[in-house]
Amino acid sequence: MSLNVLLLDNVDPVCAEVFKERNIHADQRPKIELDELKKIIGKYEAIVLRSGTTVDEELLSHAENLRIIGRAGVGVDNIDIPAATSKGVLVMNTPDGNTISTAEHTCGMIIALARNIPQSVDRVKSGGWDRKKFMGTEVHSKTLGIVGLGKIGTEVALRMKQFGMDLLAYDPFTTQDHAKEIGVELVELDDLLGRSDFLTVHTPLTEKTKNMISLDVADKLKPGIRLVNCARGGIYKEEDLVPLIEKGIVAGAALDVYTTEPPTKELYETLKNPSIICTPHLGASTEEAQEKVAVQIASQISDALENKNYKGSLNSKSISLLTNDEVQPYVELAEKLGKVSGQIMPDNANNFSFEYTGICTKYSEVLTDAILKGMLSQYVSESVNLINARHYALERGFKLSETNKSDDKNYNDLITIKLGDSSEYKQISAAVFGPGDYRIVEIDGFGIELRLEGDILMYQNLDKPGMLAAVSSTLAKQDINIGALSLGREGKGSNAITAVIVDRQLNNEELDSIYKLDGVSNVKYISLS
Ligand SMILES: NC(=O)C1=CN([C@@H]2O[C@H](COP(=O)(O)OP(=O)(O)OC[C@H]3O[C@@H](n4cnc5c(N)ncnc54)[C@H](O)[C@@H]3O)[C@@H](O)[C@H]2O)C=CC1
Ligand SMILES: O=C(O)C(=O)COP(=O)(O)O
Repeated sequence: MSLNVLLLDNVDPVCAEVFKERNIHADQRPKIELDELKKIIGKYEAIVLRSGTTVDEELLSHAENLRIIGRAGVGVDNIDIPAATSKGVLVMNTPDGNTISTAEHTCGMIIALARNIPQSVDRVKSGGWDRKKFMGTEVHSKTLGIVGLGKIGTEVALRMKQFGMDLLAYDPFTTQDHAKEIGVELVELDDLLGRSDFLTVHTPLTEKTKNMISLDVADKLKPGIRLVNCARGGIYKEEDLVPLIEKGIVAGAALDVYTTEPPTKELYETLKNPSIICTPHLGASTEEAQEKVAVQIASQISDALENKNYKGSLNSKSISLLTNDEVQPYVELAEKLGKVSGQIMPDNANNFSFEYTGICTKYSEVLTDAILKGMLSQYVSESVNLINARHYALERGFKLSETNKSDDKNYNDLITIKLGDSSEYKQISAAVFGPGDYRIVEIDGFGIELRLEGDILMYQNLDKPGMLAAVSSTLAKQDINIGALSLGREGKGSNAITAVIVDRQLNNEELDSIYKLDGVSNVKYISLS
């Protein structure tokens, strides 16, 4: 089957070359109207984009074959990840391909802001001079406050240290050790705002970072502070920048990113302020960064489309574990057990517990996703995968609980699904016996051993002579061969569970013939073929 990828937003042409080497067809459409994109997106298994394309639920509704959205860059705020997840579409990015370029751009902006470079260039080019007007400030011995000491924040710190700046950072998710290693003092946000001559932000736009700098925090800012934003528009409240400058609190601002790109008319008015310098989202726009992110995303998408690995995936931890040899057999076991449970659970059941033992405790999250995928695969029309299984389950009101058990008396690594009290079969456990050999080992406390494969007939019966003969002769009369069987019982003459692997699928009439047998109850037919 040929795979098709659509490259949007001026993604570097090397992206198409990498796909070609991997025998994947890539169409490059740097400029495409939304209406046309909606018309053609259905043809593609993957799309690659930068910050110029917005992927929302509406666009996704046209993307019938889409499996992967690849961001050639870092920020994924232009992608509706929950909508992609519910559609089972993997979202991935290239977290470090443009780090250096963006850090360099930030450092350039800091110096340009300190020395009024863009404004003075404009003046000279328009035939002026004005040396006095463009008097600048040294950055040496000034304090640079960095909000977000991640990849870019760290590279900015290392570079500006060489300019002789004192460095402060605020990042609740980094460590003292990391800050110390790069010579940065880690402080609280208010402390940083009050001490910084320059402030640069390197975080995503989140509820916490939105409007981090606005008139509301004017009192906390060191007077004369200069602001730089090469991260995301909206971390500084755009409409408050000019008032902050006019009040003499902020000496200038350097912006590369905006809440709306390109900016709205009002925002363009703000940007005309002579103390504000601006670039059109150029942080990652270097030949080197674009080549790196293009090669990275093309390789990542190719690997993922070929199910080789899922590096860079953002919306599914589960899928990224799929190439881990240790977990793979248990994922298969979990999915098969989920399929069995989905076929024996009562209608409207919605309360499930999953119990993990041994190695399975390490991977409980992905195993629960795999169970849910198996359970739901026969009930939901949309294609369920590891990315969206949990979403569908929760949407359907499933109440899920996971427990990790330290050990089991019989099996080291076990998965148990509890289907609730209203179920005819309440609890079912399975284990891995060898490569491709997955077996049910216990049903409702009855020890049993049955390979999870093919077509399974399961029933409860009275433990008395002739029961198995009755079932097997009924099957034989209908030309149904038994491939394997397993019996479990409470004790002599009490209740028993029988599971039979039959050589072909059973139709309703054939199943009826088993229901009707005396002493046989709770008949279930499970298809794993
Ligand atoms: N202008 C441009 O062209 C580019 C912009 N970016 C943007 O730069 C930003 C940073 O990118 P990276 O350094 O690669 O990301 P990263 O994930 O390596 O670093 C982000 C850091 O922000 C910290 N953080 C998160 N919330 C915070 C909060 N409320 N307060 C303080 N710190 C917080 C995190 O702990 C992390 O250390 C992203 O928004 C990204 O989209 C990235 C590349 C190019
Ligand atoms: O990687 C990011 O987060 C960026 O902001 C870069 O955006 P771009 O790929 O240059 O449109």
